[in-house]
Amino acid sequence: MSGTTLPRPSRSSIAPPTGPLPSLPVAKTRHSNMGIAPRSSSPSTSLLPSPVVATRTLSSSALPYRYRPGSKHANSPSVLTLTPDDAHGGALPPGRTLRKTVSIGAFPQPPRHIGKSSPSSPLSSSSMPGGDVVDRRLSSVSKASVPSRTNSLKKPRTSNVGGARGLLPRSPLSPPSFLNGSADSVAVDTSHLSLPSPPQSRNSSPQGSYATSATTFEDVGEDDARARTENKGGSSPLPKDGKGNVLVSVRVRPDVGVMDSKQEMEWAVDNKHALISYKGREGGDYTYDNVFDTQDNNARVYDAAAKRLVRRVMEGYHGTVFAYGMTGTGKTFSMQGTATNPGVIPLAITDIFSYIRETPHREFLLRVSYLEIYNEKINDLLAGPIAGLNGQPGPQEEIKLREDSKRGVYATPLKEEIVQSPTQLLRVIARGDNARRVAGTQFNARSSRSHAVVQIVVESRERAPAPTGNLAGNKRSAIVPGGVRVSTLSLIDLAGSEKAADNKERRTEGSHINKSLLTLGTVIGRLSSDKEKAEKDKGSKDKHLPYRDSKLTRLLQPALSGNSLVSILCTIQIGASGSSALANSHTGETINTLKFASRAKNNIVSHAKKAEESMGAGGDAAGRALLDRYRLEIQDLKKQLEESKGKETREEEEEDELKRDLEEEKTREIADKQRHEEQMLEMQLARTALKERIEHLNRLILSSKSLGVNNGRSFSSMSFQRGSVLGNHIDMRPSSLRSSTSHATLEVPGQHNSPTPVQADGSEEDDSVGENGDGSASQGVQIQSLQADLADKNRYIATLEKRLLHARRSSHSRISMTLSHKLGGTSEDGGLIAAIAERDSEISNLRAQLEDKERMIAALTSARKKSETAQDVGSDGSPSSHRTSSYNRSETSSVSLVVRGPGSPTSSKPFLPPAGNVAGKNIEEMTRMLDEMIGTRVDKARRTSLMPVSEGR
Ligand SMILES: Nc1ncnc2c1ncn2[C@@H]1O[C@H](COP(=O)(O)OP(=O)(O)OP(=O)(O)O)[C@@H](O)[C@H]1O
Repeated sequence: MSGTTLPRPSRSSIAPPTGPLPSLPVAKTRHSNMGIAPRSSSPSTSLLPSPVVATRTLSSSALPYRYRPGSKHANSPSVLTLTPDDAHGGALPPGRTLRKTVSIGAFPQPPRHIGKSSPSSPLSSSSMPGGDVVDRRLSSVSKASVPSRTNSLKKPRTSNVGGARGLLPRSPLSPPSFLNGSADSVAVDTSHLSLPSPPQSRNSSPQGSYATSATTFEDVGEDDARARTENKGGSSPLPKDGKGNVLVSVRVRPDVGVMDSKQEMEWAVDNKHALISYKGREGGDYTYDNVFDTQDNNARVYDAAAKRLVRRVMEGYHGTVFAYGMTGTGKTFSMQGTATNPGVIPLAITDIFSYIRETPHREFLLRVSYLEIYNEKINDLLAGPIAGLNGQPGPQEEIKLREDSKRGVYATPLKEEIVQSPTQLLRVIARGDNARRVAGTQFNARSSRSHAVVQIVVESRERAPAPTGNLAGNKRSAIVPGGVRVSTLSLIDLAGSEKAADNKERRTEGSHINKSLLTLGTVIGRLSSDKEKAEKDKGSKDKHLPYRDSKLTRLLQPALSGNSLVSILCTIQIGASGSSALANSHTGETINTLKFASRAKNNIVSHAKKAEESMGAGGDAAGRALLDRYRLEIQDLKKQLEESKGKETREEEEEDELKRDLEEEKTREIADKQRHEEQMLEMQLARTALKERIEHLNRLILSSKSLGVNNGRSFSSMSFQRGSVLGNHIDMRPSSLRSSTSHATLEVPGQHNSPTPVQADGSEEDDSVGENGDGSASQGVQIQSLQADLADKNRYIATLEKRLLHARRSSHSRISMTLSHKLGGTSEDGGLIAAIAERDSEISNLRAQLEDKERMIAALTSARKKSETAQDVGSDGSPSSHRTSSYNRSETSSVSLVVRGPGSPTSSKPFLPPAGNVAGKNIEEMTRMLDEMIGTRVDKARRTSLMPVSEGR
C-alpha cells in the first residue's frame, strides 16, 4: 500500500481495457484512523437476521496497480474487512448475504438477474412483502417494538477494536423527530429490510422506489414499473404522488477513539429505520431516506444512495450526488473509497458501463470533466499544468460559469475527455484527484480544501440500423431513429465545514468553504419558504434564492431548483476520541449537518424529467451532442472513403484501359512490322527475280544485237563469200545465230559449249565454212547452236517458272494477309497481280517462241537433208541441175517453214526463196525475220518486266 508510482499499463491507453479495472486512487491519506472492527454478532443480530456484510477485499494481484500512497485513504486501517469467519465463526447464517471479495474490474459483468425479484434494499423500496407500505417516520413507541440494529451499537467493545463504539439505544422516550417527530408508525417486520442488495444486483437496480417527503417522481422507470407489477393486488410500492427524486442519506463515520458513555447514551443510530436520535440539548429524531452506521461499507452506501440515480442518468435524467459534512467525517472516503472499498464514484462508473453493455439497442458517448472550486475560483483539474515563464506553471485561463436554457449552469472553458472504458474514466478522475488541493488540518491530515465536481455527460441514442445502400443519402438518415439524449451525472465531494484554523492559508480556505456551505444551506433553507410562498402566492416572482452568492450554489442551481435527481450524502462523526471539548464541537457540527440534511430532504423539490431527445444537427443541445456530430462525421468520412474508392476504381479502370490500348497498339505495331518485313522480303525476292530476268533479257538483247550487228556483216560476207567462193553452195547457216549462240552460251552460266572465237576480220567464216567446206557443217553448227539456245531458253523458262511459283506463293500469302486486315486491295496488290499475269503471258510467249524455234530447227534439218541429197545428185550432174533441183526441193521444204510472230506480219506467209541467189537470200531472210521476232518479243518482255521494277523504285 505504499507504492509511489502507477505502473504503466502495457497496452495503449486508448485500447479498451481487458484486465481488471484499477481501483480509484484517493488523494488523501489519513494515518490517524483506526480500522473498523468487524461487526460482531450481538444478541439482537442473532434474533434479527440482519445481513453480515463482508467488505470487498481485493487481492493485490487483482489490482492493476497499487494504490497510491498519496491517496487519502490509502493507508486507512479503518476499512471494514469482515469475513464470514469473523462474523459467524466460519458459517454464514441462512439468509445472510456475503459480499464477496471483488475488484472493480470484476463489477461490469452483465447482470443475470435483471427482472428477478431480489430482496429489496430497505433503502430503496418502501414496499414490503405482502404489499405493506413502510413509513419510515417511526414513532418512538413503534420503534421500540421494532427490532433494530441500533441494539448492535451496544455490542461489547472488546470486539470493536479501533472501530465504532457502541451507541446507546434510542430511548423510547426520546423526543419526536425534528422533522417528522409525530409521524405515525407502522409496526412491521423489517427483518428483510436489513438485507443488502445481493452482489449480483450490482449491475441492475434492485431497488424499488424510495420515498422522501417533498419530491415528485415524474417518470417511472423500468424498476418502478416492475415493482408495481410484482405488487399487484397489494398496495403500490410507490406512493401515489410518485415521490423519490431527492434522496437524503446520513452516514456515521466510525470514531477513531473510544466513545465515552455519555456520548453513547446521547446518540442512537438506527440504520434500519433510517433514524438518528440525539437526546442531548437540541435533541431529536432525525429520519432520512438512508442512515448508514459505522459498519456500513461504501458498496452499501452506493447501492442505497446512488445506484438508482446513476441508472436514471443513463436513462436520460440529470443526476447529482453530493457529499456534505464536517471536515474529516468521510466525504471523500464515501465518494472515492479505497482500493478495497471503492466509493460512489468508481461504483457509479462501473454501473455506467454495465448499463451500456445491457443496452445494446442504444449507442452511448461519455465525456468527463473535473473541476474544483477553490477559494471561489474554478480550476480545471484535467487541464494539466500550463507552461508559464521560466518553466513555472502559468495561470490557468479563467473558468466562468454560464447558463443556457438547455444546459443550465455550466463552467466554461472546461476540458472534457471522451472515455471509452471504466479504466479510462477512472484514470481521468484519478488524474483530477491528484490535481485537487489537499492540506492537513486539525481534523484531517489530508483535508480537501476545495469542492470537487466530477461531471460525466452521457449522450445516447437509439442505435441506427446498419446502413444499407446509399451512404451519400440524406444525412438525417444516418442518425435515425430518434435523436440524441444528453444527461449529466454530477458527483460532488464538498469541502468540509470547519472551525477557524491557526494557519492563515487554512483560515482563508476555511472561510471560503464555510461561506459557500453557508450559502448552500441558505439556498436550501429558502427553498422551503420559497415553496410555501409559491404555494401561497402562485405566480409571485418575489423569490430570491442567493444561488449567485457562491460558485458552489451557482453550479448546483439546476440540481437544487428541481431539474435533476438529487442524492445528498451527509457524513457525521459522533465520537471525539474521548475528548469532551472535541466531542462538544463535533456534536454541534453533527447537529448542524443533520439539520442541513433534514432541510434538504424536506425542501428540495425535484421535478426532473427525462432529457428530450434532440433531433438534427441544429439547436443548442444538438450542437453539444458529440454523438450526433461524430455520427455525422463518420458518415461524411465513410462517404468520402467511398467516393475516393470509386475515384480510385475509375482511375484504375482508365489506367487498365490505357494499358490495354497500349498493348493492342504494340501488338499491332509488331504485326505491322512483321508484315512490312515480309513485304520487304517479298519485294526483295521479286526484285531479285526481276533483276535476274532483266539481266537475262539484257543478255538476250545483247545476243540479238550482236546477231543483228553480225548479221549484215557475216551474212553478207558469208553469202557473198560463199557465193563467190562456193558458187552454187547453199549456205543456210545463220552465222548470226551461231555467233549469237556462242555469245549466249558464253553468258549463260554453266554453259560450256566450245566457243567460237569471233574475229574482227571475219576469219570466222573460214571456220564456219571450213568444217566440210560445203556448208553442211555450218548448218549442223547452226542446228547445234539453235538447240543449245533452245536448251538455254528451256532452263531459263524453268527458272522463271520456279520464281513465278515462289512469287505467286508469297503474293498469295500477302494478298490473304492484306485482305484479312483491310477490305479491298491496293494499287500495289493490283500491280503484283498484273505482274503475275504478265509473267504468265510472257511464259506463254516464250513457249510460242520455243515452238517457232523448234519448227525452224525442223525446217533447217529438212533443208540440210535436202542439201545433202542435192549434193549426192550434183556429183552425178551439172551444178546447175543440182542447184535447180536443190532449189526445187528447198522450195518444197520451205513451204512448211512458217514463221509466226507479232512483229512479223508476213510470218504467216510461206517462206519462199526469192529468185536468184535463192538459198542465201532465203537464209538471210529467215534469219532477219527470226531476229525481228525475237527482238520484238524481248522488247515487249523487257517493257513489261521493267514496269513493276521501276514502279517499285
Ligand atoms: N466510514 C468510514 N470508515 C472508515 N474510515 C473512514 C470512514 N469515513 C472516513 N474515514 C477515514 O477518515 C479520514 C477522513 O476522511 P475523509 O478525508 O474522507 O473526510 P472528509 O470528510 O473528506 O474530510 P475533509 O472535508 O477535510 O476533506 C480518512 O482517513 C478516512 O479513511
